[in-house]
Amino acid sequence: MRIDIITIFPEFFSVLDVSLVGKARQSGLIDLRVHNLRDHTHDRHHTVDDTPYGGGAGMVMKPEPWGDAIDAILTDVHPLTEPTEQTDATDAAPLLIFPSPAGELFTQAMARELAEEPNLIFGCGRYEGIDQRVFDHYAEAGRVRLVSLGDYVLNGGEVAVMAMIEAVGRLIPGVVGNPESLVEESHEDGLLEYPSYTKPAAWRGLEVPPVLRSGNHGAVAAWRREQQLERTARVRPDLLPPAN
Ligand SMILES: N#Cc1c(N)n[nH]c1-c1ccc2c(Cl)cn(Cc3cccnc3)c2c1
Repeated sequence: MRIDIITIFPEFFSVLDVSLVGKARQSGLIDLRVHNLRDHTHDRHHTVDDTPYGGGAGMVMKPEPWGDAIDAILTDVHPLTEPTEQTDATDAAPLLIFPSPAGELFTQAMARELAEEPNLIFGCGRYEGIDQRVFDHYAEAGRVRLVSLGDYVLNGGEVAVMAMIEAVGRLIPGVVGNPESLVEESHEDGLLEYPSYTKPAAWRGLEVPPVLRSGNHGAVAAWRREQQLERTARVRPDLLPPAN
């Protein structure tokens, strides 16, 4: 998978040189490139924002630098070729993802969808947002998704993109050493995960639940399922499957 990130804070993503994503980059499983939006400006001050039409507080990100930056990536990902009978421009077009407070909620299901994409381009906006015409222009030619991490307010898209890249990257085959560990996770089966324990058997007067030391795998599985359902009902009843 190739991932391109456009941002005015490229240094923000230096952390992606380490940990699982860093190892995946070194092994070639993920080809991740970070682009400075200001490299696509042409004035002395590398201006990326301006005042909003219609008034209001704050500044809006200008469309021209975004257009130059995205076009440069699209050309690099797919040098000008005629769509073949196997694929047309839409099928092969990279998916453009823009974090936005107005976006669709990012979920594990969406992470699984994105992990199937060969090319992702993440656009990290700042200020009050990106000129709407950027989304409209590229939505005509390909696929654009505005995505939100949740119902709280961030100062820009970078934190959201970091989270999405981690959630998507770990689903790419080969990135996580033991793929089994991806199965029993919160939200993978729709429920929150069960509590985990390791040695010592007793710690500060707190014992590991005896069933986990019983060696009875069926009883352990049943206990873990019950813990998932109890925890989900208590903390996230919205995730519970509908009663049949
Ligand atoms: N994803 C997500 C997400 C989230 N969950 N909260 N805030 C954001 C988010 C994403 C993208 C931007 C861009 Cl571009 C500018 N801002 C600042 C802002 C804050 C409030 C209203 N308008 C703009 C962003 C906030």
